[in-house]
Amino acid sequence: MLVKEELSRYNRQMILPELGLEGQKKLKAASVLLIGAGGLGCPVLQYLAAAGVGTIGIVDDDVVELSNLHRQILYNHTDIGQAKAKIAAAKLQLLNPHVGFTAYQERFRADNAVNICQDYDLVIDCSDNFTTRYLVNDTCVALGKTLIFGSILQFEGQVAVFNHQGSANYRDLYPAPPTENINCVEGGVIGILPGLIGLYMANEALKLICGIGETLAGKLMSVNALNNAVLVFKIAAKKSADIPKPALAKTGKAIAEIDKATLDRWLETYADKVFLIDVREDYEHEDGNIGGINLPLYELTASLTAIPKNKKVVCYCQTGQRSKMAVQLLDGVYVGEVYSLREGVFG
Ligand SMILES: Nc1ncnc2c1ncn2[C@@H]1O[C@H](COP(=O)(O)OP(=O)(O)OP(=O)(O)O)[C@@H](O)[C@H]1O
Repeated sequence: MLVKEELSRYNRQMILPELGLEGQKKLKAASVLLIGAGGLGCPVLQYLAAAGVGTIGIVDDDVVELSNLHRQILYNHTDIGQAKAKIAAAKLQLLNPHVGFTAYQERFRADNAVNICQDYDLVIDCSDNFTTRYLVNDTCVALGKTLIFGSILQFEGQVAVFNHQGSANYRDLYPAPPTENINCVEGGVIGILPGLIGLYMANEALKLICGIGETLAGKLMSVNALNNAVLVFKIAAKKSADIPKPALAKTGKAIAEIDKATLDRWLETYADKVFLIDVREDYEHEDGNIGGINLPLYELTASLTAIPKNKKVVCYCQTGQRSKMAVQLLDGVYVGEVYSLREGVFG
């Protein structure tokens, strides 16, 4: 239900036949989670709040720095040193008092990812590092949430919509992180670029929520701000699209983790009581393989019969992120002890 003030506020977009009152109601009913209130996050937040998205969650554990202000124009000089999530929510509330904001002033990590994402319809990744991108993607795939992705560097940016009604996800496009992590701190970024890319992301969100137009589901758009080249590539959905989405219960339960020394001790003392599962993709299995079976994260809950009962199940992966999600996925559907190998096989 929109109040009179909202009808006036959104009038210029509501008179668009594609949107109308129905579209505006959909925007008000929608809940969107943003991870990262930095370069990309600021414009996405500003335009989604202004457009009347009813509920917006903002995750960021960082504070505003002087070197952010050339592109993170939601903030100003007096905000330096203040927590981005909190400041962003307060400023956006002034922009639109009809939106409900939740500020998560914390790092988005494997042990809070499910709980934070669970309550939102749509997730938008505005982070700046590969660990977070893979984690956001895996969480969205596990929870069956649509993900809007954006990334920027120097004069070039990318936008995509992942995991929407069976469309490709981030791992279908980039199966593994690059060996080198080039970012804006080392590579630089032109201040206007996150504005351009962030608004494409916000536009995808509006279209997805209102069910209008054509989205970037199954596609990757690349924009070059120096020569105005805009390219759109198709991305094929691989096996992850067919995997049933597990129902994850909201839980405040700590994830059981063990370190490598404990695992070695268990294997020495009672190897027959320990069952190892590599939850990485099959092409990763041989790299640091410590034994057991290979059941990629997305296939875990569909393969419960492959996991014996009455054993200590230890899930492992590259860094300990996916194995933590595996423990959460198995919670409630597998009856038995399940552990994650802290920091992964190379930890
Ligand atoms: N896992 C995460 N949890 C919460 N916030 C995150 C996470 N990963 C990245 N972010 C946030 O995403 C934002 C990314 O913004 P941006 O790319 O503009 O970089 P920045 O860290 O603000 O600036 P710079 O890289 O120039 O120091 C940052 O505010 C960062 O704190």
